[in-house]
Amino acid sequence: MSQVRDEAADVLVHSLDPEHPANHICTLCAKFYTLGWVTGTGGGTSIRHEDKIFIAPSGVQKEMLKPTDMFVMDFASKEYIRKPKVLKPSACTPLFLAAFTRGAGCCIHTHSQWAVLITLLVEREFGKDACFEIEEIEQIKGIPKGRGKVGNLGYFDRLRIPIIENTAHEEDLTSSLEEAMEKYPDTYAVLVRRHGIYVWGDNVHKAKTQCESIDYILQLAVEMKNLGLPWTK
Ligand SMILES: CSCCC(=O)C(=O)COP(=O)(O)O
Ligand SMILES: [Zn+2]
Repeated sequence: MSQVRDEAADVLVHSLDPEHPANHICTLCAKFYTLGWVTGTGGGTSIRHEDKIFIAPSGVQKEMLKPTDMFVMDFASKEYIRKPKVLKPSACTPLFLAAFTRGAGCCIHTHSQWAVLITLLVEREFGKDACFEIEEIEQIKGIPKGRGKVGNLGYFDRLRIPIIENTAHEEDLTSSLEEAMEKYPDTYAVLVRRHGIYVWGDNVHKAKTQCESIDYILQLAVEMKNLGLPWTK
């Protein structure tokens, strides 16, 4: 009986469409690996498609994922409707759910070294309570103004990304991530000190391009600091 249920659940991850979430997570994570975002099993990506959440397993090489590795959760009940045997769902799941609860269609978690370095630079320069702030950089125009607002930030707008403290276990970041989301309702990203960053977007395309824009800005900001150049006027 349970085997019949397992086979029925497999339909949820079998598709020839490259943009089906089970396929898309695999190709995205393989790309993100080449950027140093999800190496050594760290980081990951989750997609909400209609009433379902697609989640990769925990502790596996994210660049080697297969569609049949995916967990599928019913968003309303938060119950798993597909659970691959032996594997555990990503420890990032409650953090991804926090983004989906706020309307995101995709959430990306990276261990980018630029994100980690920025959290250390901000702490050294401005203290533990400060967020990362930067302005007058063209790529800021790749980030939306905020949830429910029309359009993206402009060249003269200031991009602010809150920073939360790391915890021993990924799932224990959830309450501080949610607090940061409440305190900065316009943000589409939260940095995690000495760990990485969570970036989300209304859909997969927006989450990916926003994450690319932010990583570009974080790398640039580290290089600016090395050259003694200020992030804000
Ligand atoms: C070396 S990775 C440590 C765990 C972590 O920070 C992470 O993002 C991976 O989570 P997952 O459970 O998806 O493997
Ligand atoms: Zn992580």
